[in-house]
Amino acid sequence: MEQPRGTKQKKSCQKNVFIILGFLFILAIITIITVAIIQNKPLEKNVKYGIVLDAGSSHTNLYIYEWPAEKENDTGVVKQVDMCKVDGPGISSYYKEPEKAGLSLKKCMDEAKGVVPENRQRETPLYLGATAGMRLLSMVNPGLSDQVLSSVENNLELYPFDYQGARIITGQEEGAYGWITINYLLGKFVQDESWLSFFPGLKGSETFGALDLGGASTQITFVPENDIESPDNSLHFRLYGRSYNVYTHSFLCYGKDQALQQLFASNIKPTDTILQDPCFNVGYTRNVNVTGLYKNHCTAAYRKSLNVTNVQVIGTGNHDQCLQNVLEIFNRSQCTYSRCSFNGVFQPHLQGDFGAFSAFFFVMDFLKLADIKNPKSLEDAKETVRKFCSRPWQEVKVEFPKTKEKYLSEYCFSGTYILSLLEVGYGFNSTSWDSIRFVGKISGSDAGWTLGYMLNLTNMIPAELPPSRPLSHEGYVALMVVSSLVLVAVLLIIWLSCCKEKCLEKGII
Ligand SMILES: O=c1[nH]cnc2c1ncn2[C@@H]1O[C@H](COP(=O)(O)OP(=O)(O)O)[C@@H](O)[C@H]1O
Ligand SMILES: [Ca+2]
Repeated sequence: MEQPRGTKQKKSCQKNVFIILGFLFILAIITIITVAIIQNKPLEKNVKYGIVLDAGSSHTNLYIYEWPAEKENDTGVVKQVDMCKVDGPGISSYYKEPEKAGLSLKKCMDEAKGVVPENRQRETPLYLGATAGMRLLSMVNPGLSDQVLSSVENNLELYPFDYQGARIITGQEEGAYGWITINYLLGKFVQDESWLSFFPGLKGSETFGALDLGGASTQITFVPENDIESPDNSLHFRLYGRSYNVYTHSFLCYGKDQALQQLFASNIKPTDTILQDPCFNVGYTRNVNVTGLYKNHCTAAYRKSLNVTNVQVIGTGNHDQCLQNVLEIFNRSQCTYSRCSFNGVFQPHLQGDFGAFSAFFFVMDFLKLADIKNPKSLEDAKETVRKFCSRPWQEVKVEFPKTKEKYLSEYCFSGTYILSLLEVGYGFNSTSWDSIRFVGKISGSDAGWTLGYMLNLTNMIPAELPPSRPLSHEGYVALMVVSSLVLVAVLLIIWLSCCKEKCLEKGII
């Protein structure tokens, strides 16, 4: 039977209403999803860079770091992307021709221009920190150390980076920034330990102490259990919502090169042109120009008038004798505190684990004593150094033809010095020895003071924990979408059930 014309019109009208409603419904969902995604899309990946030059006593290294801009205040996000070794000696060695100090940095600075994208260079901070070599030069001749720094400054300013200055950092800073670096890289600042307060007996994950051995100074830094008796050795940090009382000391003249200078200065006889030295392998000889030996601040205590200008050092490879000589440079006789390391310097009881880096690592790595998977006892380490010292120089040279002669010839001394510094100087024993990890890199970044220095100067370590977002971006979008769908579905159901009766009444359905 044919339907009346009015009924047909109503049905087509009803169909159109549903099509429009369906269309609007889909449009609403698409709009909600799109708005949620666009509105909350994380900012485009914005990488920031920072450059630090470590002007050490023996050489200069340039480090380039990068990090995602939007995660600046998170911990563990800064990564070392490049390291460039400057050719030649440390900047303090250019005191006779200071203009060459700045020029020496050119190769690495040019390399940095190639690593940091051009559009980021203007905003990339560039720092230079000089350590113990320049500290010594500034003590002996401040005018010359200023000239060296100006030469460096003039050259660094030529580059398109955001130059932030070149300065001599203090031994305290060197220790502190080394400690910050390794604990940042080890992720020691991240733990949210609020739950630990419910268990007063339990301690949170402790920070690592830092042991840094350079050529002219050495630093020890750690969080002790007891009070720090001397204010000079005490630092207070508030990092990511936690407070740290840190002990630090930098021993100027106790880096391994200056320690060796001290030995030479103390053992050379005024009229002898030969020095039989037990800290070098048998068969090794070296000529040492001794005219300037006693001008150095580190050797002043051994000053004597010499009748010779050159001394030939002849290795005798006697570890026991070498150890005896080395121990003489640690003065353990006077201490005005409850306890001391050496030279009357206060040191609290050693506490926790330690990361030992820079020359500690280079030397122990060479002697195969730095393998974390195969840790060696203090006794094993002593035996290894003793054996190395007793080997003839010719044999050593043949076995390690690629190793720089300067380093190779000094591994007997350096190994003996490191063990003495750690055991007799700082007081590590057979038990606490196991708490020392000799580390070169941590998560791809070199262990050293430079990263901590940059983190501090760029204000990248907040004192308080940044308020954490309850949801990740993805979680937030998913929640938004699901809630919107539920909302639309509920509205639709309500509308349909309300509308059904009216529509029935009006004969729309
Ligand atoms: O491959 C290596 N083997 C042994 N020693 C090394 C090696 N590379 C660097 N060194 C030593 O590490 C030390 C680095 O000291 P640096 O130049 O940082 O002095 P500083 O920190 O006292 O100013 C120097 O004694 C240098 O000879
Ligand atoms: Ca150093």
